[in-house]
Amino acid sequence: MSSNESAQRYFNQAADIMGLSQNMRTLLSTPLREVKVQIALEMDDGQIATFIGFRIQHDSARGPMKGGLRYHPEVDADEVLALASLMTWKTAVVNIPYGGAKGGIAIDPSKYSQREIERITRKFVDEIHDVIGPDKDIPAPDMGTNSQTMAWIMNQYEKYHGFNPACVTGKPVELHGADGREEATGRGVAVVTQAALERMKRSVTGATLAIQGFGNVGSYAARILHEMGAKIVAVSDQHGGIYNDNGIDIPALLKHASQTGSVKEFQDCKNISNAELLAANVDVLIPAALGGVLTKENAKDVRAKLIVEAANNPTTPDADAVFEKNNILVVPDILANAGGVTVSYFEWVQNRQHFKWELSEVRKRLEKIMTESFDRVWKISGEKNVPLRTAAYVLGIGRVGRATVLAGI
Ligand SMILES: NC(=O)C1=CN([C@@H]2O[C@H](COP(=O)(O)OP(=O)(O)OC[C@H]3O[C@@H](n4cnc5c(N)ncnc54)[C@H](OP(=O)(O)O)[C@@H]3O)[C@@H](O)[C@H]2O)C=CC1
Ligand SMILES: O=C(O)CCC(=O)C(=O)O
Repeated sequence: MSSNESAQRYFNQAADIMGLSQNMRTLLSTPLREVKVQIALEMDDGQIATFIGFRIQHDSARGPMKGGLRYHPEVDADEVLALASLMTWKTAVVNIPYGGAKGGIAIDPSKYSQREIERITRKFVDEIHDVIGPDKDIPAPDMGTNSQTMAWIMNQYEKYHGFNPACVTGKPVELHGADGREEATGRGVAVVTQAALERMKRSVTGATLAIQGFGNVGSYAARILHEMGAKIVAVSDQHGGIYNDNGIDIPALLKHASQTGSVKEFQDCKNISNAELLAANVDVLIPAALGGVLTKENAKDVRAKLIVEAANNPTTPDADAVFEKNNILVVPDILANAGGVTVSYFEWVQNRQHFKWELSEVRKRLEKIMTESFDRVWKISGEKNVPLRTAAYVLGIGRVGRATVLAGI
């Protein structure tokens, strides 16, 4: 099943509960615009290289479209469309005034120099600058991109349109970025992990965790949950994972990963595979890397009682059905990782007001939105007797559907 078929299946599960008409389903799931561009340029060695870039704008009923930009070899139109639709429901679940979009370039950034990545990024902006902008569609970081990428996007966009830092979020703090955006997705994941454990009558203190992915989201989730008293026993990146029954020293691991480029070969830990990490004997499993990692084949091996989807689309519908049958609670991506886009919204607001918020203000507002959104989804799940994922889609689709009908077409 493709990424988009999987996202569509989840959409339909909620649409069935809501009794949504076929016409409305078609309207809400058809993207507004799909842009696919050629990015051709001369590389450092003088050779010509050609890449394909995508920006898919899914829905704008609730405001300008919003979503990250992914640099990864597996990026294709199907995956970007799935991720764009998730953004539509995600911004609605946390009730921020945006629609949904996503973009990406099919590239392995680790194989290119910084100068090359910069030129590729600028060339991509040359191709899409007329369809993005602070009132149209606002990119942000995702896998393989970071605040430096966003700085290049802003600078290139401004060459066409003049000063406009709100055209992109996740920028460096020194260049119109918001304090707290870099940690935001991981912090939001930590907040909902704590909330879900509380509902399970468990405390985050002493709870055992396995985290797949130690990039922006995984490493901040690990750091913040470690500070909250959780015991992180397993962590991985694309090279493999590490395990320590007594809990991993996360501050020391952050240093080790930044020095060596990987979590592997860390003190007092045994090396494990990513497959072993997903099946680790822990209370909480946090996938924070690629999509589609929890499948029909490995779902039965998952021993965690709670899965918090920090990654987008990590669970296939077949795996989701196994988790429901096995009473494993799943906090879905469109709720669990919404902290990133929430603080992107705060950055956009600050840029437009030319007024900077304190970090404490950002964190307080983020925590409030994540907690209230979790409570709301939990309530719908109880009232309708459906899993949290379906409840989150019911909330998101309901808000987008009402905005669409009120505005008219
Ligand atoms: N950044 C954000 O604000 C948001 C991100 N997300 C989602 O979170 C997830 C992670 O994004 P982000 O942290 O930004 O990305 P990063 O690029 O910062 O980090 C990705 C991490 O995943 C690891 N990884 C890559 N491939 C594999 C693999 N095959 N098996 C195990 N680990 C792998 C990478 O390993 P290595 O370091 O070795 O390359 C790295 O540790 C994505 O699904 C993204 O869509 C969701 C909401 C917002
Ligand atoms: O911060 C943003 O605007 C979007 C982040 C993102 O791509 C996501 O939530 O998946």
